[in-house]
Amino acid sequence: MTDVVSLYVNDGLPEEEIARQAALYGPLAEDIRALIPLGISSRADDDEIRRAREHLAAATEILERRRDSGPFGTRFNDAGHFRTWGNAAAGLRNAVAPPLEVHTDPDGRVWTDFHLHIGYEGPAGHTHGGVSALVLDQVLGDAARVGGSPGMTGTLTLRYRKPTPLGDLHAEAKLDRIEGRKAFVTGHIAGPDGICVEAEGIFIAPQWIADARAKFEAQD
Ligand SMILES: CCCCC/C=C\C/C=C\C/C=C\C/C=C\CCCC(=O)SCCNC(=O)CCNC(=O)[C@H](O)C(C)(C)COP(=O)(O)OP(=O)(O)OC[C@H]1O[C@@H](n2cnc3c(N)ncnc32)[C@H](O)[C@@H]1OP(=O)(O)O
Repeated sequence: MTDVVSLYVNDGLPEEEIARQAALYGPLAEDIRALIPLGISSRADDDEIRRAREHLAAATEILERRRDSGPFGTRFNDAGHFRTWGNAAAGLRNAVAPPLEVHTDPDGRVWTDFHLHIGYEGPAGHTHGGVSALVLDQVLGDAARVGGSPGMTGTLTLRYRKPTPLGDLHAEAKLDRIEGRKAFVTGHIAGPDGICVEAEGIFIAPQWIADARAKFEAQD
């Protein structure tokens, strides 16, 4: 067993409890996320910043009273409801995530319309190239999973065709083919003026997943 495997936990939460937690902690992440652009753009004066920091310190003191240790991991229940709430690109509880809400079409194409605030800046006024990679890693990985071949990113190749603006963007991906444990996926990010970044990815199912799948299929 690897550390990765031990972070897949069936915590048996009923659906109502999952919904309650989503409604409680999702808005907290939204509040924290909204602070990030303000940290960059606020023109508050010395006294206002001092007061704002006192309020934030008070909130921090409350939030750290009871907390889990370590990363969120992947949690699921008997109904097969998976939660990756700490995920850096899509996690419901992660203020760093844009967050991405990824949809699936009947033909297996996955897509997301998302918003990058000014905290994702790289070149002046534009999206950081590493943030584009974050988004495409997630969306292409989801396409591999939806296509029946979930895996770790082995290779992610990006072509930055033109600068990606900040603001409202679209990303999508589609499984091209599966070869053994490898899923080949393509996708892109588009802004209002068309495609900015093209991506190709190879997602590789770790041996433990391939073994689990073979065992499962042998039982059929
Ligand atoms: C209890 C329920 C569990 C359900 C679990 C379900 C899924 C879990 C898995 C993933 C989650 C799914 C979706 C994720 C969503 C979003 C995306 C975010 C993804 C990430 O953010 S993820 C972090 C970045 N990622 C890494 O941190 C990878 C580090 N790395 C490794 O963990 C290993 O390196 C690994 C596993 C990649 C390969 O290891 P390995 O030992 O299995 O590979 P091996 O040598 O056996 O090669 C087998 C065949 O792949 C070819 N090959 C090998 N390496 C290659 C490479 N890099 N590129 C292209 N081809 C490669 C060989 O050439 C051979 O090809 P051939 O069969 O044709 O000869």
